[in-house]
Amino acid sequence: MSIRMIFLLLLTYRKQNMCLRLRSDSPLFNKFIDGIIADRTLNTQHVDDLIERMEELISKYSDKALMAYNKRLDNVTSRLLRIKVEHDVSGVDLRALFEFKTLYDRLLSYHSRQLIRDTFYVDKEGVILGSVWKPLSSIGIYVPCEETPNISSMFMSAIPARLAGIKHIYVATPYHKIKDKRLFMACASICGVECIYTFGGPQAIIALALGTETVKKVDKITGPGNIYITAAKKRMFGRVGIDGLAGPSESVIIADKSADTQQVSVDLAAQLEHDKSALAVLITKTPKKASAVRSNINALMKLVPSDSNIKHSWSNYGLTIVCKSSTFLYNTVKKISPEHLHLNTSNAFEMMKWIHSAGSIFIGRHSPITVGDYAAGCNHVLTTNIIPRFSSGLSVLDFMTRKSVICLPTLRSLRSISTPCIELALRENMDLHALSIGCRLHVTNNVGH
Ligand SMILES: NC(=O)c1ccc[n+]([C@@H]2O[C@H](COP(=O)([O-])OP(=O)(O)OC[C@H]3O[C@@H](n4cnc5c(N)ncnc54)[C@H](O)[C@@H]3O)[C@@H](O)[C@H]2O)c1
Ligand SMILES: [Zn+2]
Repeated sequence: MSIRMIFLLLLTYRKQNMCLRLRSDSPLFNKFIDGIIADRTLNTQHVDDLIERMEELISKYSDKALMAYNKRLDNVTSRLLRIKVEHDVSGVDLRALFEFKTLYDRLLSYHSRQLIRDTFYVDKEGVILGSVWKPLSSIGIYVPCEETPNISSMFMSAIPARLAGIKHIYVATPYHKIKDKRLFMACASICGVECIYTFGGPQAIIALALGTETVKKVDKITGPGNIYITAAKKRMFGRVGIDGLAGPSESVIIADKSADTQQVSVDLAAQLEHDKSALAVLITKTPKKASAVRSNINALMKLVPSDSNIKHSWSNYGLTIVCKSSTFLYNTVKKISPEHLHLNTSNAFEMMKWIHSAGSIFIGRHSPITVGDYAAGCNHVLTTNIIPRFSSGLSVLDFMTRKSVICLPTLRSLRSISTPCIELALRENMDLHALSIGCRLHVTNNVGH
């Protein structure tokens, strides 16, 4: 069956507002999984075209183009594009602020363990080699706005950035959507943010990458977002650093007989709240578990508004898979390589040994993915779309660069490695490279032998 036929079949399920169900022994199993992955990753030509045009206009018309896009995409007419962050907690909901402070402390504790010391060593030829780590000078944090901006995402980028030693931290977010602006401002101040750009969307990513009259060009952009944000980050990569492509959320839950069906159903449905293209997959060896979870979520769907994220994502990218063996189960996880993986099984730690491709792994029934979204302490900015197979989520090291340091302190140390250098240079037809070493070897008045 062709990939086109698979898409048509997927469409039929979607029209019926049903999630897809698969069995690993079905002959079409691999094609269906590939079809779903392709559907989430490839179907973006119109988005790429929009981003290309946006880049052209922002480069040409700067703030004017930004304002035009703010009006067109978000219906925002304000000319105020930047607000300086002041430390002011008057009128702030202190209970909420206290909970954000807890998030701050937990993130600080987790990420401080990622800091790496500079290293130096002297080898037996007397060559001094080292690695030194330096912070970037400025970053732009994109804070996405599901219903209202995800303040937690600001902390997820700002805390490791501050630990790395970054001096200038800017935030861009659809400010008009913020319900509690005082709380947002107080949190921005706790995070050490210098100023807030009051607009989001892909235009914010392009502005931070290129700079405009109002927006300062930054070294790197971090933070998650929807497909438009992710496409803009992808396009800007190279002109600006990008943390990774952290697009619409993905969750896989593996449940065995010991898992509580109600909890699994709620956990799976919860992760559909993020986006209309959120992916939520249940993998189990127990067919009864799969059908019970499906009917729980189908019942829930009758209660939610027809245009809600949950309703769309359940019929677009909701999936239950019954695997007949552990080998199939691990292969399926590898194929999907999800952002989040919850092992809701009695042997979760044992299973973890076999998992190589997931952004965050949640172990056991009391560790739902939601704790990772908020206050567990790990970073929730994680790559998606099979990227977890070869790349990790945000960490302190994303805000630093490593420099190699090379010092040959004496002529003797240069002599000791000169032969392979000259030999290799000559073999690569780089005569002057060979000469740059050769001309030093016979000089007798060098300082330091
Ligand atoms: N992978 C991760 O680490 C992670 C973590 C948290 C959230 N997320 C994801 O972040 C995303 C948040 O999405 P969101 O949409 O609520 O907020 P968002 O801030 O990512 O995007 C909203 C903006 O997108 C722009 N936009 C909307 N429709 C557009 C269109 N048709 N053309 C051009 N621009 C358009 C608008 O400017 C709007 O303000 C979700 O996909 C969620 O899953 C991912
Ligand atoms: Zn979530």
